[in-house]
Amino acid sequence: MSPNDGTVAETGEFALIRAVTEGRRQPPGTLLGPGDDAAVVAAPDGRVVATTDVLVQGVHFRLDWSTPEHVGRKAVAVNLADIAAMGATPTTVLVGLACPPDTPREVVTGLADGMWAEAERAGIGVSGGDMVRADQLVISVTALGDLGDREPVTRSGARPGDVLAVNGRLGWAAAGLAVLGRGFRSPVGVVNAQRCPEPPYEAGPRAALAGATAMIDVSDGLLADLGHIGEASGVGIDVRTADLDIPARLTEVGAALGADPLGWVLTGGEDHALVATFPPFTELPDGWRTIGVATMADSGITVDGKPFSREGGWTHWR
Ligand SMILES: Nc1ncnc2c1ncn2[C@@H]1O[C@H](COP(=O)(O)OP(=O)(O)OP(=O)(O)O)[C@@H](O)[C@H]1O
Ligand SMILES: Cc1ncc(C[n+]2csc(CCOP(=O)(O)O)c2C)c(N)n1
Ligand SMILES: [Mg+2]
Ligand SMILES: [Mg+2]
Ligand SMILES: [Mg+2]
Repeated sequence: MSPNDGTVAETGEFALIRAVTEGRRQPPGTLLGPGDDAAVVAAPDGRVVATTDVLVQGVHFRLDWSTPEHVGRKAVAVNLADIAAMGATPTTVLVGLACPPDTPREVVTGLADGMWAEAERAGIGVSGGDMVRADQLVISVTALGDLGDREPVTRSGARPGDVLAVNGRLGWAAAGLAVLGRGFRSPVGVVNAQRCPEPPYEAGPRAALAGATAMIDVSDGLLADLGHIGEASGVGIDVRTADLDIPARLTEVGAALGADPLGWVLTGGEDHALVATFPPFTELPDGWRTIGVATMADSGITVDGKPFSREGGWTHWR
């Protein structure tokens, strides 16, 4: 089969990204990327961190599950989490919006209200965008950020023996997805976590200052996203379940739905927690919890020393 044969579903999301990125020259002025949570590009008077994520109605959100304000907040939050995962602080966002002609105008103004609310939580605003007609609602946000005098924390700097730590929630959005998917609207804690994440933006730059060797935000699932650090860094990573305290709320929701809350914590996406590796004996900054260790490359991503037998997280076109 030539590289262009088959469909995107047959290729898979990450092989498809490789197919469009590998073997090309690094663009002029690009200092880092593609391949990480965000690119770093040169500006005449410094560096800019830049990232884009797209949200599609029916794939990333449903307007019978979430208000337009929730969706607007989520669209900005998922991008600001990528800025934080580089150790950067956000400077602004730009918004591409595609919608069908019969979209109520309140949907669009509600999206904008949500985007502004989330941007303002991070001390920034929306400085531009674009609007076009489409068959379904599609939201593309580009976020820019600043590193100050810090170096970016990439996916590739983890070393065997580094401590693995997390800051933010794991499994909440996945529990909320399970609840909404079965037609329920409560408990509101997990449902709201699915409607809109609350990434710990400030934890990214703090981790960078504390010497984090690699970092990523958990968009697809903890194990899947650790796979990107493992691959980029050439290390294995072992997650210790004894260190993952499962919140009582997730245990309750799991019991009610007949689902395993540990599965949500290990493979659930969309909470946009930050996970990072730190050199051994680092004093972790506030809010960071140790959950595992980086190991030798050939051990891969393991849970309590054993390979995980299921999918580690979400991939598109599965
Ligand atoms: N169409 C594309 N062209 C060039 N680079 C791309 C393309 N799509 C993705 N990438 C790059 O591939 C890398 C991985 O992208 P991916 O979207 O998985 O990361 P992410 O945004 O951190 O995760 P998520 O989208 O799950 O939140 C990023 O550096 C991204 O810029
Ligand atoms: C209606 C609806 N169905 C399913 C999901 C679950 N979901 C969609 S995208 C994604 C991973 C992150 O996306 P990306 O990789 O594009 O950042 C997950 C877990 C949802 N949020 N809404
Ligand atoms: Mg990311
Ligand atoms: Mg992305
Ligand atoms: Mg993804």
